[in-house]
Amino acid sequence: MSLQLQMLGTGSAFAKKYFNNNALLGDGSFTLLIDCGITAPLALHQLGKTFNDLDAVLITHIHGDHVGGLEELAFQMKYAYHRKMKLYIAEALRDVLWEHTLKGGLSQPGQITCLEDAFDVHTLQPGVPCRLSEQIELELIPNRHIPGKDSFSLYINGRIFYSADMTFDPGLLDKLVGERGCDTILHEVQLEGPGEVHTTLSELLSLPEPVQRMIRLMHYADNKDEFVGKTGEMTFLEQGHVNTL
Ligand SMILES: Nc1ccn([C@@H]2O[C@@H]3COP(=O)(O)O[C@H]3[C@H]2O)c(=O)n1
Ligand SMILES: [Zn+2]
Ligand SMILES: [Zn+2]
Repeated sequence: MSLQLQMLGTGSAFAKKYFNNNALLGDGSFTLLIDCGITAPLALHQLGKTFNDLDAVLITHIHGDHVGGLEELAFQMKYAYHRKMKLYIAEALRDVLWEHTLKGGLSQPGQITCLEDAFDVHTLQPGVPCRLSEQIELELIPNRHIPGKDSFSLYINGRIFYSADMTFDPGLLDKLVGERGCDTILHEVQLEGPGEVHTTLSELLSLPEPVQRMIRLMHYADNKDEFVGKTGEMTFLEQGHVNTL
């Protein structure tokens, strides 16, 4: 069974040529938005789609390039489409998302006073697979991104790893490929400089070639074209293209 992946954007948080690294994952009758950053409303519009075309949104962690478009999404759903969007979110991020990100803009006494007033909230527990649609099952995997802040990667249908933002974790990739049947890795990349809170290209180039062949790179900087041909066996995901996974 194949899925369709269309990146709304493939850029890093500071990219200007590319939209935020947000993705549409579809199975033909269900479409999930993975992360909804600052640029998501415009990126979606440029693909000729609206929020009403989506069935659900999932958040990996609390950074503007992953949650900055949620206020507009919630308002559009309420006032333009008159329904609530399903929101899949780790239990650990639920209160943080409301209290520290959305409450200021979304709250209206008597109308919107909590996250559930704005979204149809479904909390996820890491390590517990959740069926989102007939053909999409997804598990959160805690990762290391910003010390002291919760952040999650995704494992989809027992074979597709979506890193979201994370520092290099070769042990996790080795385990997923060696023990859990992973055949596709959608991985963020920081093309230059020390990783600090991201995974660098040079770190990914240290992986065995068979693993590199599974990797599609995303969340990259504006000078990505300078690195075409310098990514070993790995290839870049392109913004807007529909990929069959
Ligand atoms: N400790 C940190 C925290 C943040 N950052 C930068 O800010 C961006 C926030 O979104 P991101 O996509 O996680 O990438 C982060 C870094 O570029 C960083 O470089 N170091
Ligand atoms: Zn990011
Ligand atoms: Zn981040």
